[in-house]
Amino acid sequence: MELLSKEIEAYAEAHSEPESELLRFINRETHLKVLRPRMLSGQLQGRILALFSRLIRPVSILEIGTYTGYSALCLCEGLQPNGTLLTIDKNEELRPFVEETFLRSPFASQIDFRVGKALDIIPDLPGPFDLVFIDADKVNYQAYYDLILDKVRPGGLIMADNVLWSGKVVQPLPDKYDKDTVALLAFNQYVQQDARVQNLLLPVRDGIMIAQKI
Ligand SMILES: C[S@@+](CC[C@H](N)C(=O)[O-])C[C@H]1O[C@@H](n2cnc3c(N)ncnc32)[C@H](O)[C@@H]1O
Repeated sequence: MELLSKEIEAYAEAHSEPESELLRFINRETHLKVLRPRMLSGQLQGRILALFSRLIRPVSILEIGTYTGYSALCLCEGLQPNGTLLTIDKNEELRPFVEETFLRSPFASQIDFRVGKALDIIPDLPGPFDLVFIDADKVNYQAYYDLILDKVRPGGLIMADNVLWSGKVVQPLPDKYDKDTVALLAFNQYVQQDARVQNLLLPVRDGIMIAQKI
């Protein structure tokens, strides 16, 4: 299911802040050289992440799911001068590209890039976090949320990507067991019923769940 027509998306992109040269480079290189380039946030979502970050002015950001570093650099745009972004990805093969592009960015000294499984790394992170972006394996979204909520400061945000899953969350489940859709349905329901947060499901791109800790 297409959530936004190509024409509207192009119009919205044409009337939003353009990508920086480095973000355009990451976008292009990812599409040319990396598997599954659709995973990259892209211009519109990148601008949303940057805008939220600039509004919050975070000291500490956690990202789960670095991929080629696009969303990480967008999130960095709002960091305080003494702030840091810690970003985690399990894909060792992406490390050289990601490290090189982070070095080319103005935020190189503020980024802590860890390669490994998020469930192994998060329990040892002290927090507190002002902003968390969940964008890794869908089956673990709820586990990530539960692990980090106590480490998010009151008023801090958790943003989770792909919660509409190309519209599959409103379609009949296929006969074949679809663990990602099932996990996202459960996650959305879980956040919706969680009295510890105030939440908004933003139907932009593939859907972003935004939960603000009370
Ligand atoms: C959708 S991509 C992230 C896209 C990126 N945030 C962006 O917008 O440009 C998901 C990433 O999560 C990573 N990932 C999947 N499962 C993971 C896990 N258990 N721990 C850490 N990273 C994981 C994948 O290797 C992949 O690079």
